[in-house]
Formats: sequence, C-alpha cells, structure tokens
Amino acid sequence: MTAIRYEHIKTCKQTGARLGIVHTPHGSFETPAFMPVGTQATVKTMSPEELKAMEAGIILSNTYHLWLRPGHDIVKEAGGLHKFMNWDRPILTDSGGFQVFSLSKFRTIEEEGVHFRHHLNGSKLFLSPEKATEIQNALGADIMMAFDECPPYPATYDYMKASVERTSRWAERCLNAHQRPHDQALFGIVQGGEFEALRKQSAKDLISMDFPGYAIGGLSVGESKEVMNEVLEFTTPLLPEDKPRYLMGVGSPRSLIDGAIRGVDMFDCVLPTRIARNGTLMTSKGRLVVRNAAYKRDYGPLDENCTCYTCQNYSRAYIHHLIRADETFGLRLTSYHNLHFLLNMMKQVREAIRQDRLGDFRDEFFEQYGFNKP
Ligand SMILES: CNc1nc2cc3c(=O)[nH]c(N)nc3c(CC[C@H]3O[C@@H](OC)[C@H](OC)[C@@H]3OC)c2[nH]1
Ligand SMILES: [Zn+2]
Repeated sequence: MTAIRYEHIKTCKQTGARLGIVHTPHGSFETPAFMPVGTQATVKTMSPEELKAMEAGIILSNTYHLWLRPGHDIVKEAGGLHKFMNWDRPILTDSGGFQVFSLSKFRTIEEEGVHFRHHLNGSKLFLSPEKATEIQNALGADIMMAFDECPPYPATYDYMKASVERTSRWAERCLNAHQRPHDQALFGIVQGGEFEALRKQSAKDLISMDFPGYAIGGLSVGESKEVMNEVLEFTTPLLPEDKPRYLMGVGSPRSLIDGAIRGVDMFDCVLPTRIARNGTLMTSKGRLVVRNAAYKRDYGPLDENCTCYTCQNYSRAYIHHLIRADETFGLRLTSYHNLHFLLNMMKQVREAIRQDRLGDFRDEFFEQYGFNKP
C-alpha cells in the first residue's frame, strides 16, 4: 500500500489551481493546505485540541531540532512523534537540510554530508542523507523530506548546477536508507534556484526515482515575490499531476494564494505564530499591531469578520494589555487568531476553486487586505 495517496477533486477553470485530498496513515487533509509549524514538537502555545478546533489538517515538526533536543531516540522510545505530542492526525517533518544552512556556522558540505556546529553549544555535528533518513524514520512522521541542500540566494549557475546534482544523488541515498516503518512517505525536494534548466534537471532526476510527493525547495530565501512566482510557473507543471506538490517555507497570505493559483497543494511557514508572539495580527483589513497605544481603549474584537475563539471572547484592549504586560495568555490569543486566519483563508481558497473563481477571490482579498495600495 503506498504510504500516501493524492486524490485530485477538481481544477479551477479560472486559474488552474487544484482542489485535492491527501490521504495518509493518520487521516486525510484537503488541499491547498496551510500546515502550522511545530518545530520542537509543539505548535507554539497551542494545544492539539485547539489546533483541531481551528481545523488544522496536518502539522509540521523539525528533524534538526528534535535530533538535537530531546533526541530522536527518546521520541522513538516514547512511541513516536504522534504519541509524544498527542497529535493523531498527519505530521510532516523536514530533513534538517535547511536548518543546517540557516542556523549553523562553520559548515562544510561534502559528498558524504554536511559537517557543522551545534547552533547552541558549538559542538561538532554531521548530517548525511542516511542520518537524516534514520532520524525521520525514528520520529515516525507520515511525510518525511529527503536530505537536500537549500543553496544560499543568490547562487551562480555553476554552483547551483553542482548543488542540484548532489541533491539528486542525496535523494537516491535517502530512498535506499528509508526503512519505511509505519509506511512513511518520503518526498523529493526539487532545487535549481531561479534557473529553469536546473529546475527541469532536478525535477527529471527526482521523478525518475518515483517519490510519492514532491516539494519545491530553494524558495522563500530572500528572492522577490515576482521571482518566486516565475519559478513556480515553470516548475509546478514539471511535477506529476497525481502527486502532492509542497512549496517549502511559504506562508504570507499573498504567497499562499499566488502559490495555489500556480498549482501548489501544501504550504508551511512560521510567520503566523512568529509575528503573533510580538503582537502582530493578520486581519481581514490587513496587519494590526495590537501593542500600539491606539488599541488601549479599543473594546472591539481584533477582527470583526473573524469567528475564532479570540475574536469571539476578547477585545483589542484586553489583548493590548496582555501583550504589553508580557502575559503568556496574550501570546496564546494572538497565535490562535493568526493560525485560524490562515487556515480559514485556505478554506476560502478551496471554496473559490470549487466555484472556479480563485482569480476573483485573489483580487477581492488583495483589495481588502490592502496589497494593491501603492
Ligand atoms: C522560510 N523559507 C524557507 N525556504 C525553505 C526551503 C527549504 C528547502 O529547500 N529544503 C528544505 N529541506 N527545507 C526548506 C525550508 C525549511 C522548512 C522547515 O523549516 C522550519 O521552519 C523554519 C519548519 O520546520 C518544521 C519547516 O519544516 C518543513 C525552507 N524554509
Ligand atoms: Zn480571530
């Protein structure tokens, strides 16, 4: 039985976006889907019950962080990630490739793998395709990612070509090392930067290895929105229609809608929870910084169009006070709202695809959110 199955429901006649369902051993989730990030086996400040209340279909955790702390052996002994964090729905883990390049210094990349320093205590570490696969098999997520290099942006064509070829060799090594416990699905990650020829080469290499799903990596690393959209326009059509497509590290409201329009099914980003922790909210009228003095005596909800627990029960003045007073409950209320906002937006995206009007939805949302203001 294949670890996961993508069920295509329909394609939006106005844009080419696709509505689908991904079936996994821990249940199914509708796509296009936003996946809340729970890097250290928790979506910061949220309980599994609250994530279910906001209809999160799948959440993420991070191999790099869980390997370093508490250790993948402990998570395995505890019964795996689902049991450890009390989440019985789908989980996806990244391979750690990105964190090695984004968090640690003194790293050296060799054919064998990457030597680097622990980003907290500076100790020497080594991560390879085999090691990253072993860690993810121990964690037991339903979807795991191949160990890749996410090259720095910008990169020269020659650097990127060599990197893509090594990432393809590493993908093969991950497949060979994959123990397939719990019937886990290993996704390949397409690289190649902004070079169409290299994206084609990377996609061709990985498709020949027949992964059950494909991620588009190497984006949301500092390139402009125009470059990201252009890369998506020539990359998603290269990928099989009957497999999920996951755009890594992408999560602003605008990028999610633009990605869905270009055929992406899955997205992740730390943005909603990260900005929530400094009191910045995503609302139907654009961003709102609740710690600003303007909200000290504002007794209305964060977002009058929002049906979430936070907006139904608490005022801007109260949340303003909690954030100013550095009260943990304030972080919970802002995180709850931001996650609900993005999950609800994706529900509206799926509905717009059903009605063949995602382009119109994009225009309405961008107008209301203030994206079109100069
Ligand atoms: C922010 N922009 C961004 N571009 C990215 C590109 C890549 C990539 O090419 N390869 C790999 N392997 N990972 C990438 C990632 C990390 C996502 C993870 O990093 C963690 O969020 C920071 C989170 O961990 C729970 C998530 O898990 C899938 C990216 N993030
Ligand atoms: Zn709300």
